[in-house]
Amino acid sequence: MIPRIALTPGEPAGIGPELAVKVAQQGSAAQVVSIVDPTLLYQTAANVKLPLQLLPFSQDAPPSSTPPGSLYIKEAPMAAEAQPGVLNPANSPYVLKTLEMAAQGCLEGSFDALVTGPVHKGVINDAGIPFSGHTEFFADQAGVERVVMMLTAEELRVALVTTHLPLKEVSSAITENRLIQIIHILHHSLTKQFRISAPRIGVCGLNPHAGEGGHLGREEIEIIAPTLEKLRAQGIQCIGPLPADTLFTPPQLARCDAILAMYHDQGLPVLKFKGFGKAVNITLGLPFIRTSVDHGTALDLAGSGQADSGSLEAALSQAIELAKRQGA
Ligand SMILES: NC(=O)C1=CN([C@@H]2O[C@H](COP(=O)(O)OP(=O)(O)OC[C@H]3O[C@@H](n4cnc5c(N)ncnc54)[C@H](O)[C@@H]3O)[C@@H](O)[C@H]2O)C=CC1
Ligand SMILES: NCC(=O)COP(=O)(O)O
Repeated sequence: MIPRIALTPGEPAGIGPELAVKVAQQGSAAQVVSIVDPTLLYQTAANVKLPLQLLPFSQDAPPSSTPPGSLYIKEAPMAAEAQPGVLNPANSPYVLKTLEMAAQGCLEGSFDALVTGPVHKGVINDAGIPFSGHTEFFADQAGVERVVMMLTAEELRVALVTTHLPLKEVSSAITENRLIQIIHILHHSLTKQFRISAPRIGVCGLNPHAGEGGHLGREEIEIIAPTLEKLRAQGIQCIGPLPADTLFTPPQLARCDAILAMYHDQGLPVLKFKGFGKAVNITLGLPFIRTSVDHGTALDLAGSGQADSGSLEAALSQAIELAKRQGA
């Protein structure tokens, strides 16, 4: 099977286009189809002095591998020329259009998986379009109520109960219903996609010391612990809730297949400390495979040729592996 993978380079003023050109250099056993304005990729390739050939993509032709120095292309026109490092809200609809084309292509079965480069959430909002992240956007596109953001770095997997939420809204978002949905999705994905027969999920508390017996917050006593009891009764191995600073120690990590953090900055700093530059962000619970980079648009590096493509390479490899497993 030759998987057909959609690739969206993301924000045109960021490092995404450069990363796409760099990834193209190696070629791929998969058919990598970039959904992008071709002018952007050709200009980027010229700026970073790398060869690039964009090959026409036909959905009706059988998938073929991607030769070194090339990418297949599905064209989407930008509204304005992109300047590296300079955000332009005029291009935000273009960015979202590429994501929509990719998601719809996956939903229609034209692509076996989707790999995304970084978008700039702020400039999309500055353009007047409410947007909190790919994760939520693809859930909407797919009509799915709940998805899970999970990042992986080597053997460490960190999933999140809440994603792009202001900290003051996190506590009220930790509900029994949400925890059950998230842990079911995580458990299902670890079993089916990652082939772990009886996954052990380590669950962080929300508060310092997991609430210190109620003296530092009651979410653990009132919501998290009783919900984990219900899940255990269903046969799901949940460890915790434990204080996050205990769960992220080597002896605890060794007995967990994934850690569930309550919010973005409880889990992701640890993950990025472990594997920034080669970690992968995976959205679980979508009706298609979606992987992404572990970093943002790095506007400070755009146009410099210095961006590290390690995470995009890892995201592409992971998408291909998952697509092959699914197709096998
Ligand atoms: N997958 C996505 O679409 C993501 C998008 N973002 C968005 O990116 C924007 C900028 O976010 P920041 O917090 O500044 O994080 P950032 O990841 O863009 O940059 C943080 C630091 O890491 C460096 N860096 C990032 N990627 C690198 C790479 N591939 N090679 C070498 N150095 C790299 C940057 O130069 C900077 O010093 C925000 O709008 C944020 O929402 C952030 C994370 C993920
Ligand atoms: N920190 C991870 C991140 O913000 C990625 O979000 P998304 O755009 O993949 O939803």
